[in-house]
Amino acid sequence: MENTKLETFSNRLHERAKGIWKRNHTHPFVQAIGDGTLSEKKFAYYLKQDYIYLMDYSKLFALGVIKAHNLETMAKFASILNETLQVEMDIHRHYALEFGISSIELENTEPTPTTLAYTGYMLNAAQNGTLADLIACLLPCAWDYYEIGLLLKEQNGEALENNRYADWIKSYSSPEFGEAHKWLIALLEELTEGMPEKELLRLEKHFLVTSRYEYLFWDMVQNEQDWPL
Ligand SMILES: Cc1ncc(CN)c(N)n1
Repeated sequence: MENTKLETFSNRLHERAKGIWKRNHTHPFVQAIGDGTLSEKKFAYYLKQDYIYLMDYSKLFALGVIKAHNLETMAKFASILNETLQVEMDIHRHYALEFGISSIELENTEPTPTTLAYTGYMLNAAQNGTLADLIACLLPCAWDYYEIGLLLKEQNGEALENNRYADWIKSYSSPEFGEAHKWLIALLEELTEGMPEKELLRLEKHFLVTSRYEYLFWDMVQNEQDWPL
């Protein structure tokens, strides 16, 4: 039966978003990270926009601490917040150093229209919504990056040894990185148990919107988007 894959809410979300995720996975920018052909200029542009994106994305985990219903959940959100600031953003700092970009320069990057719209959407939905709204917004970021990491690792195998972006791929495909989205999925399943369809649809919308923003972000870095003068 067509619906057998839809037995959990996260499967339903994954199913709804699979078209746009496929476009993320096959995006020229993503594929060029995978085969190492991406230019330094484009990767540097990505590093800067992604750094300030991650600063706002981290705030969602801080909001998760505030909106959590028990100590264990608070502690886990705090731990993912710390991992993002100290581990994930450290990959960016390392590459930036290699490319001659200082941490201050990274941090002072001006957001482009897409970065601003994406983080603004998530922060607004998370601040004004429930814990489930917050998770629905950030889940594609954690989940789809893990899928991209695994895919690029599998597609490029031993060639990764000569790929300057191998550390990026290794870190996003690591079990440690994958752990966060698995925990978020389990929590979302718990929170959506018995939830009316109207509310599930609102969460689905957040998930689809941020999945589409993931695509727009890849497109933005590919085209080195800027504000009109
Ligand atoms: C735009 C974006 N989305 C998701 C991730 C993975 N945290 C990221 N680094 N950047």
